[in-house]
Amino acid sequence: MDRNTEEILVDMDQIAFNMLKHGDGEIVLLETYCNEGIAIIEINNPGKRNAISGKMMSDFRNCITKLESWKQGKAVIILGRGQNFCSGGDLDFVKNHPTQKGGLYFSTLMRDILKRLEQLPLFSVALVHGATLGGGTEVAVACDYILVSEDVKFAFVQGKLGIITAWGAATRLTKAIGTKKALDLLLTSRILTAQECLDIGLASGIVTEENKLEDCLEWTRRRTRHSCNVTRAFKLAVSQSNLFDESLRNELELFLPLWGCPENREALSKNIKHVNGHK
Ligand SMILES: CC[C@@H](C(=O)O)C(=O)SCCNC(=O)CCNC(=O)[C@H](O)C(C)(C)COP(=O)(O)OP(=O)(O)OC[C@H]1O[C@@H](n2cnc3c(N)ncnc32)[C@H](O)[C@@H]1OP(=O)(O)O
Repeated sequence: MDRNTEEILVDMDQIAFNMLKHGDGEIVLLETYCNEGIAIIEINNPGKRNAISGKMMSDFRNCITKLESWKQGKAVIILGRGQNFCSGGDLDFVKNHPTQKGGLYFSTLMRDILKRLEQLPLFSVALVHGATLGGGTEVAVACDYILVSEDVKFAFVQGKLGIITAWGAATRLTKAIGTKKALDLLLTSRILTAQECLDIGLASGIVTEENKLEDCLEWTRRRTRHSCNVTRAFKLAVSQSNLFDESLRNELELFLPLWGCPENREALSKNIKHVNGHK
């Protein structure tokens, strides 16, 4: 990160606190399966197809903090309440924060949250379903695994909004599926079906729309059979073998000049619906 960017970064606690007043919705940690070593993070903002508001970023951070101190945990599943996983960052928030400083605060917080998610000794599974767009894809690719429901519509729509990925997805996607395929998805913003997610190597499996959570739990249980210590040590050994901080920093530097630029503002003013009516 260059010195200019570093200078305007403030304390992460302070950013999270400031975000609390922006928007509704919630991200909660469900403890239903904690006796099996499996926690669930649920994204819930029904009026906006589970878009992530500033307040929800703060909630998300609290969930990660709790998981960091959960010594019996083996896995965490992230899903959306209702039909959709997540339609991305809350566009109302985005439109009200067009300055680079606004973009930096918001993306720095999410980047920190997703980095901490990756660094957990628990392995993570994104159970993606329905609309999974923009920031929703960013959350998904930060997880160790992605399981897709039959009804998923998965797209990196950032380019259509005149920006690039804000929370580290270009770096993570490239690591997951390779340069050519990653670039293709980012440059076209095309909407992937469940089968396409699997074929391209993004998803590790397809679950049924009706029983997605049960299917996902079964899949996760097959990977939580070792002891807690072994599961956690494997997760840490694998995740620590890939240090790519420099690339993540570079991605942020490339993103910032685009935030709030004329093309971004014009795209935001059009209220684009990505799934229906995209040419
Ligand atoms: C800034 C971070 C950046 C990143 O890093 O990636 C982003 O995430 S930018 C956000 C990217 N996401 C979008 O651009 C989503 C745009 N919305 C759509 O494509 C569609 O709404 C949908 C998500 C495919 C859902 O379509 P449909 O089921 O037909 O419902 P509606 O279109 O009628 O939506 C219902 C309601 O929800 C509001 N909505 C949807 N997504 C968002 C969002 N991301 N932020 C804020 N609000 C959102 C939508 O405007 C409707 O509101 P009302 O009209 O008031 O009912």
